[in-house]
Amino acid sequence: MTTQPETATLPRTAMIGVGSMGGAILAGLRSPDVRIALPITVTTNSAASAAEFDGASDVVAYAAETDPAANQTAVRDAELVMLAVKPWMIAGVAKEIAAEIAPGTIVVSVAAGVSCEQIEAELPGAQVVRAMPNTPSHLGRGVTGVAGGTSASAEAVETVRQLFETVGDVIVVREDQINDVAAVSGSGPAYLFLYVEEMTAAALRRGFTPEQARVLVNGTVSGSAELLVQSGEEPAQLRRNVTSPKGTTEQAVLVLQDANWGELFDRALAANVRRSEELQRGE
Ligand SMILES: NC(=O)C1=CN([C@@H]2O[C@H](COP(=O)(O)OP(=O)(O)OC[C@H]3O[C@@H](n4cnc5c(N)ncnc54)[C@H](O)[C@@H]3O)[C@@H](O)[C@H]2O)C=CC1
Ligand SMILES: O=C(O)[C@@H]1CCC=N1
Repeated sequence: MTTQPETATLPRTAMIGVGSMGGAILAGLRSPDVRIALPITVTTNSAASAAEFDGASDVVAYAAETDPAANQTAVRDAELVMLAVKPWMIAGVAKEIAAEIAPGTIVVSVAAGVSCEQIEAELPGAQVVRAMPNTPSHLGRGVTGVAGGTSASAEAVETVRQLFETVGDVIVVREDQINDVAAVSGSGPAYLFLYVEEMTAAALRRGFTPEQARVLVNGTVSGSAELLVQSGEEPAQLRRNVTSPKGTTEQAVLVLQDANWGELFDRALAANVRRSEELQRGE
């Protein structure tokens, strides 16, 4: 997690939707290291998830299913509003809150496949920014791409960058790169977890118990990721360090490379981007 510069205090923030992604970001914003104007106001759909914040001194939660004005109430007087509902709900939520959004309010959407222009059409006067985070944000180890729409000032983009720095690393990109950020890092944790699932299944097939397979596979993935971070070495070098000439790894790597991972990853990322484009067309 990156700590903010001494002077920066994040503005009064409202979050519409605190599920997998919004919840991860909220966890970062609630860290004691983060200076943010309080309270953070949030909405969830269900009263039960809003009730999880009962008694919190830093968060006030409203439930959309029991309070039809929940989203309007949450964004009232907020200087920054984060939209973290499903992509197909963004336009409806934007419409719903439009009357409460003062000119200049920063509205940041984390939704895949919803353009700044589409949100700006519902919220004239807002400064619209897109962000594409990922779920390791929950641990302060996220990666986020941030892109401002034409309505957003450089200061607004910088504020959003600082906000996402509370939950990990941030790169500022052009909006036309956001779908690619989603394909690489937004969805990226899922690809890695798929690897873990498949490797665990293969270990079970080789006779290990589920507990043994969990220790072997989870430990290998987390230890290797930490080695990548802490050693500062290139992944190819780290791979070579394991791959003794004429040894065992070499044989497995040859089999894996035979599956043409370059082409496979190109196809996977292209499918991801294609889905963002479909979402943008409302499909
Ligand atoms: N899950 C992920 O890894 C990532 C998700 N995103 C984006 O984040 C957005 C949210 O996705 P998830 O968090 O995965 O979904 P989710 O289903 O876990 O969370 C959605 C949240 O919206 C709330 N909600 C539903 N209807 C509402 C309403 N009418 N008013 C207020 N809140 C309402 C739900 O209670 C829940 O808190 C999506 O647009 C997705 O594209 C972006 C990057 C990564
Ligand atoms: O699967 C999705 O649509 C979202 C966007 C990036 C990660 N999860």
